[in-house]
Amino acid sequence: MTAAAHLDSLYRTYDDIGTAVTALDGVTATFPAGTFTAVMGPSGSGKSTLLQCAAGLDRPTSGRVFIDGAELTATKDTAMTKFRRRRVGFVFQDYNLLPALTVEQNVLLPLRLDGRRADRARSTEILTRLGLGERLHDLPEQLSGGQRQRVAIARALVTEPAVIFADEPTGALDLRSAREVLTLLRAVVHEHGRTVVMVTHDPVAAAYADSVLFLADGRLAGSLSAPTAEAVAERLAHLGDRVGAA
Ligand SMILES: Nc1ncnc2c1ncn2[C@@H]1O[C@H](COP(=O)(O)OP(=O)(O)OP(=O)(O)O)[C@@H](O)[C@H]1O
Repeated sequence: MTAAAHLDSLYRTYDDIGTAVTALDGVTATFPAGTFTAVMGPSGSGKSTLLQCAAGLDRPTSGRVFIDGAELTATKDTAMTKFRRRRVGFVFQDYNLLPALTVEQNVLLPLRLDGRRADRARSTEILTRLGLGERLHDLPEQLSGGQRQRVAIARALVTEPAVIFADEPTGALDLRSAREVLTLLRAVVHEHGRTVVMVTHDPVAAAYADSVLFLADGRLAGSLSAPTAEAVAERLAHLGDRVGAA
């Protein structure tokens, strides 16, 4: 079976301030279709860089990214944007909704940007499924944080992407809203067959995933299947020891 996303030897260095920083140091990973993976690691371990490179929002210095079997990194910049719009969804910590657009218009935006028909029946169906069927014509400022993040998830789902990348999607939410959003992401995977890769700092959030990938100093530092919050926290503590000792 084709992986939803495959990362092959990703390196990303930043040298824009004179001293080179290696954010990713040879990461190879596969995200099978229909799975929910959390990515964890100490601050500065490369989690956001990994997600940005995998999603085509940033280019790795070397290495290749495959989405649904097609090589994202082989495309030029304009083609990469198009590729990303069609095959990748992204959910940000701060929602990134356009404040002047209604809930429905925000969700339809990826289709419009891609020159596709604004399928209102489809966006209504997704928003209803996500509990926002009554809020189609509201502006983002009329919604709670949890509701805004659900709109962002609806927007990520509307193009039926091969994979949805989420960077700290519950980082700005209270506990109850965070739980709702995590339950929703899990349902998106287990009931609707999508693939989600989520960066989080929170072991409780990571425990909603099927497995956890750990990063330390830009490298893979193990994984955990069927994670519990306790097991994740314990593993993270040991990663901290190792990084601290290095
Ligand atoms: N634009 C940039 N220019 C220079 N260095 C950068 C840039 N972006 C990230 N870095 C560096 O790359 C490394 C990895 O950063 P990244 O943001 O991917 O880590 P992270 O694990 O997501 O951290 P956090 O948990 O704090 O968000 C860090 O050392 C960071 O300082």
